[in-house]
Amino acid sequence: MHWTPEHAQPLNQWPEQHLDVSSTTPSPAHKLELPPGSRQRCHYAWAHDDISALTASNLLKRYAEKYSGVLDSPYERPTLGGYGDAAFLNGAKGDPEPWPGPETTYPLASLHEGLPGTKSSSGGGSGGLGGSPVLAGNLPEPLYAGNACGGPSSAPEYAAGYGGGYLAPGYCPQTGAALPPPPPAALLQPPPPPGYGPSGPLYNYPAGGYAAQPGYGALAPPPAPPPAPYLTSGLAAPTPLPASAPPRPAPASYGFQAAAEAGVSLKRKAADEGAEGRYRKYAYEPAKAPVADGASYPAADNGECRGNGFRAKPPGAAEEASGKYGGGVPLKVLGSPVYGPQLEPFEKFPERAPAPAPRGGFAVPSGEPPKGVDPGTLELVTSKMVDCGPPVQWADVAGQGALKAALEEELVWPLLRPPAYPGSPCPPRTVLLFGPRGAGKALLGRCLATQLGATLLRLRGATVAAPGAAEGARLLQAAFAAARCRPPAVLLISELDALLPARDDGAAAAGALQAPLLACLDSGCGAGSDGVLVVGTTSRPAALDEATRRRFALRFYVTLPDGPARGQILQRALAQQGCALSERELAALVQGTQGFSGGELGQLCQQAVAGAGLSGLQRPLSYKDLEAALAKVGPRASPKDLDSFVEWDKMYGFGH
Ligand SMILES: Nc1ncnc2c1ncn2[C@@H]1O[C@H](COP(=O)(O)OP(=O)(O)OP(=O)(O)O)[C@@H](O)[C@H]1O
Ligand SMILES: [Mg+2]
Repeated sequence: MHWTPEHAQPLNQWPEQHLDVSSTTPSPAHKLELPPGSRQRCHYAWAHDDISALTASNLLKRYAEKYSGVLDSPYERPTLGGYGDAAFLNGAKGDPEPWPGPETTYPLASLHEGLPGTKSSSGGGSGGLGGSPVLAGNLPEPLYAGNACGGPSSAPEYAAGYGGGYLAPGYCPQTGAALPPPPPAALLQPPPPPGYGPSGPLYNYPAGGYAAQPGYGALAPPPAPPPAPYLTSGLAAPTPLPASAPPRPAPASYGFQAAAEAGVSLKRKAADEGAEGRYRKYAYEPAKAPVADGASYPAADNGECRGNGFRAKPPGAAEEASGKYGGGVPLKVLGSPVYGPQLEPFEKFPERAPAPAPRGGFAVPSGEPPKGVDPGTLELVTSKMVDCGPPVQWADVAGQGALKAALEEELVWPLLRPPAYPGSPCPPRTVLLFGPRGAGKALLGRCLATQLGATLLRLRGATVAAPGAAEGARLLQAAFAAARCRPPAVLLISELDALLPARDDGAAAAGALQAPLLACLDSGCGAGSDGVLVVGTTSRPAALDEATRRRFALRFYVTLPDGPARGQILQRALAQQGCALSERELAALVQGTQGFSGGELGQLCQQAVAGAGLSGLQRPLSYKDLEAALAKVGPRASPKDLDSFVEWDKMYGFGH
């Protein structure tokens, strides 16, 4: 605001003219019109109005002369808001006391007292809240105690030296010299515990800093010891080492370096393991200990056999107390995890440790051939059916993450866990894997056997059914008996539907095998069949009647591999052929093999190899060969077939 002619009016008229305009509260005339009930509520509004006018009038009259010099000058006057609010704050709403009279006890401080170079006012001034910056330099003391503007330093949180630097020197000419002396340093900082004093040997820094550490280059010297004024009183300054003192021997290497490298490698390993890493937890136990008495069908392996017939201990684990099976002593659930695939091949008749002494017959096979089974057939079945292929880890099965997790949690863990209490419900002993041909059902069955450390016996439904009903029934019985003789065992019956009455081709012989199958499932997986897991696989789940279906406690859909899984299967298969595709070629191949099963992807690679061999040139497999093979090998499962799997899964499957 600048000077205008209206300022030439007498100052005693000035407040009426200006305050009337700014007042928003009722005038005394209005107040009479109000109903009596509302008077109390409006009391402060009227008081506010009266006091504002009277106080301002008196104050302005009182200080008119003082201000005249200022008003005459081209100085921008502070707004009234800079004065009034602090005074009005005292009349807080709800205060039952009548508003104080015009003789307010809040005198305004002179503007001149707040200007630089004037003497500081020690009296209480009206602290203009939100006022002009000039007034800010004249803040009341209680609000800014201890600042560099001369306030008392009694407030302990504002130690000496605080605040002064934040205020422009123009507002506060006083320097630190005007401040009260700071409290003794000993009060500000407690003495350190014994042994931690800066004069102790730990703080004897060499004067020139440490010598450069080998392998780390020239390190910046450590900061010099703090200067004496920072030290607590009574403590000696650190004693610099004499220049002739031998330098501190540099450590050969820091421990954390090796630890960091180890950490990095561990991290890398974990990253390499990737999502599949969690499926490498259980140790595969390829070597079976020999039987001392040389029995053809050694029964027990050793004390590792669990109450449920499956061992959970990794190879090399120390033998536990013998009372853990029959004595009710709970076992440690699982052995320590073993990371990384173990690629030892199966041995046909792996060696076994001497059979342990019988422990009450609980889950310990007798070692004798089962009664009622022809020993010759049993021998035949054992020699033909025992799968001696390499162990299959979870990571060897591409994709199928959810299914693998479900199998592990619902089948492997319960089988490996000891029974919670005698007579507790048995874990599932039968599982049906259904899905398109070549989707990896048999692969998963082998993987289950590996995870359980079990002997794998494989039986093909078509093979069993081929010789006829009678012979097929005998084979079935012998297979189950062989599995019972070699616990823990996984009996994998693929093409299960071949044993059941077919709907469309009407094979009567196969239908005749249903009853023996059901009988075997009941006896083989009943209460007396600890240590046998039956895995049935089928690509025609709809062919299973209800009786057969119910015999399988778990039923899981093995889907076709998705894109990433196809990529993995292809890469693995092509690597065996010495072929490495570029990323783009592999992506194109993955794209072009949509709907292929794992088995069909293998066929594709074989077809490509065959095509390349036909050309008569000794050259590595290329993308062109695979493209040519794609014209000959295609997916067998139609979208309709896939839909029927999904439907069956919805109705009878367990989902995952
Ligand atoms: N997810 C997979 N990861 C790696 N290999 C796979 C996968 N699925 C299938 N394969 C490979 O495909 C081939 C066929 O697999 P498998 O025999 O397990 O299929 P299947 O479902 O049992 O077929 P079928 O119904 O004809 O018996 C095997 O060589 C197997 O290694
Ligand atoms: Mg199969």
